[in-house]
Amino acid sequence: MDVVLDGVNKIYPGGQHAVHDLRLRIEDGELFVLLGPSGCGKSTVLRMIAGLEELTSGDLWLGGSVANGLSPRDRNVAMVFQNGALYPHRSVRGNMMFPLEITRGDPDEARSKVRELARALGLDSMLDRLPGTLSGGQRQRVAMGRALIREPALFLMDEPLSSLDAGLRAELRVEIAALVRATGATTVYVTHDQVEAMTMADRIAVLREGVLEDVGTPEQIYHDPATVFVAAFLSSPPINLLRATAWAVQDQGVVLDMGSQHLTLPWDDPRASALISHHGAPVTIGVRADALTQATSEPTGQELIGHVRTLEFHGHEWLAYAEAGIPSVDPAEFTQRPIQPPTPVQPSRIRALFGRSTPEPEPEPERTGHHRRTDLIFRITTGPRPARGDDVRLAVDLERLLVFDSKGRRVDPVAR
Ligand SMILES: Nc1ncnc2c1ncn2[C@@H]1O[C@H](COP(=O)(O)OP(=O)(O)OP(=O)(O)O)[C@@H](O)[C@H]1O
Repeated sequence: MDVVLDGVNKIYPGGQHAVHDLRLRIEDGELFVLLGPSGCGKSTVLRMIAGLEELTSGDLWLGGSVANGLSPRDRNVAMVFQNGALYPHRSVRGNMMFPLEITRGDPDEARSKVRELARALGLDSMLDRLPGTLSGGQRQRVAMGRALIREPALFLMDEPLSSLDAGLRAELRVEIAALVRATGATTVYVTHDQVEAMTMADRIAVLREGVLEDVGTPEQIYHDPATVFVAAFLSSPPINLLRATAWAVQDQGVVLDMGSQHLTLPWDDPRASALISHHGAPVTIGVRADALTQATSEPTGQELIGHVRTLEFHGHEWLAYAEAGIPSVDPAEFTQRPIQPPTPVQPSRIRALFGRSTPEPEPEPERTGHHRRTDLIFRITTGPRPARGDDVRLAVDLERLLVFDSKGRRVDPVAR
């Protein structure tokens, strides 16, 4: 069953605008993850799809028909919550059988279905046990079994693994993904855990403050994120977010001026042409730790210089933290809503840098953030390792440089 949310808003009675004009299409059979920090509106979206919460405006389509007014039981959906509540006095078998008893199907058929599903969930040896004697992970499997037994067309899961420890979560997420894919049911899975989202999803929608920031496959939203927030949210180690001003310079390209350091995007780079309209404006540069490598060859001018402050051993790699004197950007500064008031810019800056005149820049919006200077994080997997206190030259993989505008949106179009 496909699910379409068309301009959906949810305003709670207290006035909390939890979901803003959400437009999403979830394909039939897809494992679709709603990802975002606590309070971003994920559960609200899920509950509206389930019919547990009314839409304030907009339309919900299920399997090609408008379902706004449809009662939960007429939607052919099953839901699993964080603590899938089980009937404590019924065995595992009794719990899983329960939905079939309500529909009064053939008991023999029901029993064989329970056995089959219990095998798939690794519960076949515990069918006669009571929930109180099971581990948290086993209880969640039973809750899933109970939801899946009715063979719903749409399976909704709200942080089903969040109460489990890390090891069990990693194990169960693989099993859940395999199981729901095998059933062919469309699945909408809510989590705030980016690893869970990346490893399980066919596609991910990233929500923040009730606004859809981005939607795409895990690779798309990782390599080609639409906003600073998405780039930062999906990055481990944290992505380097550097504050710069873009200057279009005739014979060179677009210079990304970070104060004491700069990088240049040549004119044949598609991002350079997208940046012309940002001439003189603040931009945010996103560089992941693995897009920086210690340079050993002759300087190319496309490097950043840093002073190594700390090294961390992570088993398969080292992470180094280097002071580079570049103001960093906090992704929390950007929201996709309020408009920042403009303040004038000093054109003298470009003249000081390049000693030439250029077109008048557009007014620079006020920078709301503080001017933190944190370290550049870079990854070392092979080759010589710098020592603490060393000065390093870091070659920047310009292909992987992400450039965001003053509202935190990518300056170049994302491919979807
Ligand atoms: N019944 C309610 N009445 C009023 N406000 C609510 C209600 N339920 C949720 N909200 C508010 O709506 C916003 C979104 O909540 P929601 O539970 O959908 O977020 P979430 O992303 O699922 O968060 P979490 O991961 O913490 O569960 C929050 O600000 C929350 O306080």
